Amino acid sequence: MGRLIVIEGLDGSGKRTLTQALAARWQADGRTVATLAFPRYGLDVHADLVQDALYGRLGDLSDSIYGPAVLFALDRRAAAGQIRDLRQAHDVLLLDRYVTSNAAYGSARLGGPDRPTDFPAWVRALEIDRFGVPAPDHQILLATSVELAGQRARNRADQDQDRALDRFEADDGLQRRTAAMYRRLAEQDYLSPWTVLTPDSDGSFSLPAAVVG
Ligand SMILES: Cc1cn([C@H]2C[C@H](O)[C@@H](COP(=O)(O)O)O2)c(=O)[nH]c1=O
Repeated sequence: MGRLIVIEGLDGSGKRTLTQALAARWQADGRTVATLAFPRYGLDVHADLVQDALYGRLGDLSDSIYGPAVLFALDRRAAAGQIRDLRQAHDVLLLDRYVTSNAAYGSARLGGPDRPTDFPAWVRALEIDRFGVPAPDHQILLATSVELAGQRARNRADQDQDRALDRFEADDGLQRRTAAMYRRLAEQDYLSPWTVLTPDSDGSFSLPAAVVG
């Protein structure tokens, strides 16, 4: 069964670029790689509903913390069979966002690491234990600065109206608490061992042996 590797981080942290670089590196080594990104907009009704909520089209749902988290979780529940199949057929399955996104953003909305809650444990119980979503083997946190990630997300929003900032992205305080929450979850080995990557001065990432394998 192939390794399930997850890339996590803020919007604009470089997840998509690193996904492509890692996939190319493994393929050059002769390994087969599949990739998936969450939320699966356009593919899963729960993902589309949560997008509606994040752009203010579902009334007071976006005021809730648990409501959107349940929708994100249902998107992964619906993908669990596909994840198992892709792991059977490939050496590596690389995911752009996964269960820890839910734990990090929800906890940040509840106040971040300064106000610890059982939200990460609730996410784990819902997604892994109750929904049977496969646990990752390894997670990578892209610890790009909040300023640089925010700048990239704003540049994308200016260039492409389909990538306008959602409610989470438009909230600088939330982004800051989410970054801190990600670090805390990585320190705690939430769901798996973690590798925390900080970008080089040009914004790119070197690929350490723990990740490349
Ligand atoms: C996948 C996922 C994303 N999110 C957040 C991260 C982003 O701010 C927002 C939408 O994700 P995206 O910007 O990667 O499309 O939702 C969660 O809160 N929980 C999740 O499970």
